[in-house]
Amino acid sequence: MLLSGSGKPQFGEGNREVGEAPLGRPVWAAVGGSLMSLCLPFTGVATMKFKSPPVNSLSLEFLTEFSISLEKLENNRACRGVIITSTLPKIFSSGLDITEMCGKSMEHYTEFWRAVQEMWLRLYGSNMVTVAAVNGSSPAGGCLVAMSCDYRIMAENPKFSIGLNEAQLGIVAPFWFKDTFVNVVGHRIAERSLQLGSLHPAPEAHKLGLVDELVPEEKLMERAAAVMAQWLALPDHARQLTKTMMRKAVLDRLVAHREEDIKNFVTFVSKESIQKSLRMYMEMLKKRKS
Ligand SMILES: CCCCC/C=C\C/C=C\CCC/C=C/C(=O)SCCNC(=O)CCNC(=O)[C@H](O)C(C)(C)COP(=O)(O)OP(=O)(O)OC[C@H]1O[C@@H](n2cnc3c(N)ncnc32)[C@H](O)[C@@H]1OP(=O)(O)O
Repeated sequence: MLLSGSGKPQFGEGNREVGEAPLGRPVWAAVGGSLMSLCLPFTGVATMKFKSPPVNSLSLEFLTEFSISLEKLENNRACRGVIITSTLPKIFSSGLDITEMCGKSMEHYTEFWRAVQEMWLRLYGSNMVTVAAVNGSSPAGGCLVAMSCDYRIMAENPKFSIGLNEAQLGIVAPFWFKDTFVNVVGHRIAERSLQLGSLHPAPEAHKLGLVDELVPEEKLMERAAAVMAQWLALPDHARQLTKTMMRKAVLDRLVAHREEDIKNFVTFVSKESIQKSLRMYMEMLKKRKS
């Protein structure tokens, strides 16, 4: 992430190419940030590829770049849809960066949580058609990203899993993660899956409706492009108004309670018992590796 003199992040500054389409509309031929690459060809469908090794954790920096990228695409009249995927093998996103929630100040937790909210408000509320091409595991915040898209296609590898596993970390998915989940899979499946902190292997995720379809990994992007074309065949205004109608209540709920939600997160995550759970979880991840 590059920062301007004013301290405001400037996405992709320096390697952004701005072109003019034949019809005179401005088009980004290619835009590269440090944590994700973004390409908008003349078809009007952008591809956003996460590239933050080792596991595409959603750090404050990543979330900021993500929100800025979405805003830029949203404001670009030439862009009608975005396919979101990962450049990393086996990982779509490992969810929120746990180190951002461990041993930091209240101010940091506040800034971090606001960035998580911002990313979700932009993605879930996007006017564009959003398709997640889930080419690897996608726990917690990674699952939220996928669920916030209009359509999810997952590589059919049973080693890849997806779900809101917060309970396994000793933390609680906030109400808007839960609302998004309920809107995708329904109340009963969400209730059971959330309480158990389940990570569903791809075939099970498909059975539950958490992902819309499974395809062989090598066909993922081809299928995502075909789905996108199908969704874009409809007039934008009708699709956008319908999307707003379906998602508005859930979006409005966070907007109305945004500061309270930040306060709850900061209070919750600052508790010594929660810090201990998060530290133990990180240690478990490291031990599992060795
Ligand atoms: C009623 C009151 C309610 C109040 C509620 C208020 C607020 C709510 C409060 C909190 C809400 C928080 C919501 C949280 C959402 C999240 O997203 S939490 C993150 C959840 N993510 C995970 O559990 C994934 C953990 N990671 C893995 O399972 C695996 O790493 C993997 C993604 C499957 C990849 O496996 P593999 O390829 O084998 O890689 P490694 O495990 O070896 O990992 C490589 C290194 O990356 C580190 N790492 C992995 N995930 C994360 C992460 N999410 N954050 C930070 N770092 C991560 C891992 O430790 C390795 O590091 P080293 O190389 O060992 O240094």
